[in-house]
Amino acid sequence: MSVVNLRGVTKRYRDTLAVDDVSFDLHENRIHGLLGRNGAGKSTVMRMLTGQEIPTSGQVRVFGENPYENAAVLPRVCFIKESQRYPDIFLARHALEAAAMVFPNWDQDFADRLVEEFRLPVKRRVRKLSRGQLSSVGVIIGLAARAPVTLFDEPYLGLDAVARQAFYDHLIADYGRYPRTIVLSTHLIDEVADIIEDVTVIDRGRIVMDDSSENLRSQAVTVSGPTNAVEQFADGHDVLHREDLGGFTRVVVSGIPADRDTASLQVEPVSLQQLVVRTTQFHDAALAGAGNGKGDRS
Ligand SMILES: Nc1ncnc2c1ncn2[C@@H]1O[C@H](COP(=O)(O)OP(=O)(O)OP(=O)(O)O)[C@@H](O)[C@H]1O
Repeated sequence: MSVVNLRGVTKRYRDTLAVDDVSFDLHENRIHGLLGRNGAGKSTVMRMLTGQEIPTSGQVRVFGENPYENAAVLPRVCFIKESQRYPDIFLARHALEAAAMVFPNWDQDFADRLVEEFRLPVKRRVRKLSRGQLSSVGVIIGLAARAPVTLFDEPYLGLDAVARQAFYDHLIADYGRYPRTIVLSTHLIDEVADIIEDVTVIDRGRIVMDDSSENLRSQAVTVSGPTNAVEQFADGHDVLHREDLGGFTRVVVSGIPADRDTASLQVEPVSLQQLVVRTTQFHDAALAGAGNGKGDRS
């Protein structure tokens, strides 16, 4: 069952087309990766589905309803973003207390444990917190809120590697106990590759990939070997990326199961990061080839 649906959603800011006729669903109790390059439109999508922006056209539905100023929907949605602002007088604990009032599933014990683990100085003013400590505030709220739809828009960029791993570990453990729909938007694809179950990739405001991680991984391979043999193997498939070195060729091809084997060639699975990067480049090149490079997006 899907809890979030976008249908033909477009968002235009003056002459910038930030989101261009996007349709996709977020399924209940899954961890989704919303991935894409800088300026691709990820945050704009998340702002629309958390009622912070109204689409220029198209339909956004969360639990079947328009989220904009909708008191029945918004307490069930938690949006954590790096750029979150708090009132100047707020101490860190005020931010947590405010979240405790907003989110009906708030778990104070869990929040207290996370405060300890992330070493958050709760009596310090939010504006005096370091970047990583500010990220911790968001991560703690996002986890302890246990909102049925929780979106993390790169809020953990300020966290060091140990704290980021603690975040991933808590996320997986808590999601296991209290399944919910989680969206992670991040550029650290390798770090989340084993966590995310569904992947939506957006580029220049358009969806270029939308499938389960499992399907995506099983549909593309890296093939290397003598150029002729590689070309024969890849014939009729989308070559997402190609490298040539003196009679030797390596390609990333989609539409070929990872278990297809051939004696003279080396066939390897593609990492999610590689697949996302190569698919995005492939679409960019196709757009440029069609003379539709930046078009009216900027
Ligand atoms: N309020 C706004 N006014 C004008 N343009 C905007 C506004 N918000 C976003 N944009 C533009 O819309 C496009 C998409 O921006 P968005 O923040 O959604 O990208 P993103 O994928 O989240 O990028 P990043 O990974 O860099 O955070 C960009 O070109 C951005 O400059």
